[in-house]
Amino acid sequence: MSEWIDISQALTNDMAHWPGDTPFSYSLTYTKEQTGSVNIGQMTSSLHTGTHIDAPFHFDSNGATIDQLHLDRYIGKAKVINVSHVEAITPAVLEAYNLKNVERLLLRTSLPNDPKRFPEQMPHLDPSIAPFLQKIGVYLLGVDMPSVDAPDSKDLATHHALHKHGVNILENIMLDHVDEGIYELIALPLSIPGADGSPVRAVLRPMKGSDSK
Ligand SMILES: N[C@@H](CC(=O)c1ccccc1NC=O)C(=O)O
Repeated sequence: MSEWIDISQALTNDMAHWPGDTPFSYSLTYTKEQTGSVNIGQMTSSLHTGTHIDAPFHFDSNGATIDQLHLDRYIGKAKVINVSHVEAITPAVLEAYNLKNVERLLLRTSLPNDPKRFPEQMPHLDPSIAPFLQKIGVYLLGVDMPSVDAPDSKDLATHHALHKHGVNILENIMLDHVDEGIYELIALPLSIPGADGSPVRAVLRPMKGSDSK
């Protein structure tokens, strides 16, 4: 049996977060010495810190919230492709890969995956990939970047285009240690009724019998 590969960022008090947003923090509220029986922790965080899923409500006030998303999108066969040779990801770039029967697509980009550093610049994901992905049957896009749009984007064009074309968004996965290939993916959101997103523990396991490409 192959081992599961963790592709999530560890949640640490010194991890990067969206500038101006709520950092992650964990602390012990009560120690075992205080309670006499148990240690009890608490955490505070933006839902967009670390590896997370965006719900459409994040960028569309009428959009679905995290509890309304279909769980089967986040569990199942996924393909990892390495697009680190380009700075702009377009349909023409994606056309070079065999994406037949791919429903969940994870992009390993040129961005170094460093959980401690919020990147100033990231590769560009062109909004035109959204209709392309829908046409070939992809309904989940995962990226190893904090966002599918540039940090200074005002219109969030790629978020909106993906949503319009039925493609769900998984962000800030770690893929520097993952080869191209076919995997089983599990990246389930927490059930937080009404929420705009959720941190996830995202893991991959190489699919048995796949020729990896
Ligand atoms: N769209 C980003 C997050 C984002 O834009 C954001 C996250 C936290 C605080 C502010 C944000 N954007 C603009 O102010 C994402 O895809 O998670």
